[in-house]
Amino acid sequence: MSDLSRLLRLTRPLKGMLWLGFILACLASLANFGLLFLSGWLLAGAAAAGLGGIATQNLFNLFMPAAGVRFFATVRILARYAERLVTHDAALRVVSVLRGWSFERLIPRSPLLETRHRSGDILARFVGDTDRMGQFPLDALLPFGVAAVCSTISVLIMALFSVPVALLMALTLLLIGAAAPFLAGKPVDRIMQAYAKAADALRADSVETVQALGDIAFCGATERTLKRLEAYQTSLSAGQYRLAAITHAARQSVAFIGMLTAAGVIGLAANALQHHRLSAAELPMLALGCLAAFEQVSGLIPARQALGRAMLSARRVFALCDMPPPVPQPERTPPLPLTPDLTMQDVTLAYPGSHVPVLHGLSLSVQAGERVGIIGPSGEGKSSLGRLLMRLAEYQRGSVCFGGVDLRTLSTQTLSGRVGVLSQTFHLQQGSIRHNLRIACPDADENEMWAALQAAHLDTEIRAMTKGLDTRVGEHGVCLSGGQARRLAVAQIILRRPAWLLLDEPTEGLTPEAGQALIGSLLMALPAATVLCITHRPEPLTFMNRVLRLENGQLHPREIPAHPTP
Ligand SMILES: Nc1ncnc2c1ncn2[C@@H]1O[C@H](COP(=O)(O)OP(=O)(O)OP(=O)(O)O)[C@@H](O)[C@H]1O
Repeated sequence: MSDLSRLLRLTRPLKGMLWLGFILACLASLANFGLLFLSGWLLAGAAAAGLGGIATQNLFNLFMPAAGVRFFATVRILARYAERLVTHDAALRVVSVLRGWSFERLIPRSPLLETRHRSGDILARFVGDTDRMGQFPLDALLPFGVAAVCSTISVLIMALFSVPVALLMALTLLLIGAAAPFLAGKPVDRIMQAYAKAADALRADSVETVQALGDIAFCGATERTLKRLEAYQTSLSAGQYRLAAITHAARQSVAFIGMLTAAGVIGLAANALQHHRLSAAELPMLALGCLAAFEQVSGLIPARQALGRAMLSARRVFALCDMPPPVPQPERTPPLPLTPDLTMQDVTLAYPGSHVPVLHGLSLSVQAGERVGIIGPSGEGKSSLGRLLMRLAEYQRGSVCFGGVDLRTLSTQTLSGRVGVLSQTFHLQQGSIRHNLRIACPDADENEMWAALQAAHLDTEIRAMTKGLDTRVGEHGVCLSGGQARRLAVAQIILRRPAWLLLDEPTEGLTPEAGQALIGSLLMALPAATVLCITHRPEPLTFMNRVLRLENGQLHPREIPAHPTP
């Protein structure tokens, strides 16, 4: 299926609104034609009355065109206003459909996005490209449809008065409507591709520069970085200049052809007037009608460019969304028990492109309510085990059952409903503490939020902040201390009350005391949770019922000193 038909299919849910917008746009355009057409009649009548006085007044019917001009002027305003309301609303809805659609596809592909694409590039595709794709029915399709329908009707109306005039107009409208946009479109497509590439690089570099501003300054690389960004900007400006030059030249050529045609129409109409095939009022009608008909096709060059931009964006977004996911995600998943257990038998996991398996014949059984710790040297595959369980890495051999259900029949989304994950790379979003808690639990009320914060031992510190729950935290919690940010992540989990906890180096970066307190508060708040804790630090292990050691891709029991569990 071509990108265009795929994009059209995605806009199908908004078909009704888009058709309504199209009908209103046609109505506004035809009203504009009627307005100018009758204005010619009115002007001719008024001029004749002014020149000839009372005697000539009766030759022209001034009432009809005056009423018609008012009518069409009113229809034009109302139709244009309604069309803008409907089409802009439709465009926003199309953008949101496209973002939802692409977001759903990007989630299972997230491990690939992280390794193959720069975050600024993904951001550009997800925001800018989906925006351009959403605007495509309004900016690209609508002008072509309106031009085809309205200019045909306009030419037919002109033919009622003069066939030669209508033929001349049909010819030039075809030339301008069909040929010009495509002639002007091709070079623009090429420039646009190069422009998009440079814009991607600039965006990705800018995002990375802002994220690593401090490090760049410490390395003394500020000037080099600025020079690189400036070079991108220069190449973008050159592209913009070329685009503007081509667009301007094409639009002026169309306007010039339009004026020549209007002159031709006046010539033909004057000839018909001399031979009494037209009345004096009809000549300006045809001339102004010709100009109105050209207005209907004047938007085709920008529309063709919008089409090129939308197709380029669609190609880029579809390329991301069509990457085969590292782990296939089933659309329908069987129901899971409320407190699932886990059985892994003889499991082997190797990453794509690697012949050496990370996990090799690994077996593990975790009963509901158990707390199991997993330790092992760095790079041994502990985090890979967590990724495997969340369906972010695929195993090639063996069987894994979660709650008695084959793990391969479960999606990451279904699993995240049962499993709360706390890792060293936890994510907090730009926004308030309230916003971050609502991401975890959209229905949580204020009392529940404070209870979760209290359980995470964070409530006193947040109450001491002047804005309380509305205190803004940056991405990754940059406005909080490391420990506070981690405790906010714990409060998010507590709000969700998952049956399982997957902890991947949960105390990394904290002091032993802070780490111990963090795990203690989490397990105190969720005492019945089944826990799988991956760590190389001793503090979390004191809360585990048993500890296993991951070595050579397999798990081995390990003795731990007995400690009281909360
Ligand atoms: N997405 C990936 N693609 C290919 N190889 C990977 C990927 N993720 C991890 N690996 C490789 O798998 C091996 C195990 O990595 P993993 O992150 O599971 O180790 P770990 O035991 O958690 O290490 P650490 O304790 O240092 O976090 C490493 O050799 C790593 O290079």
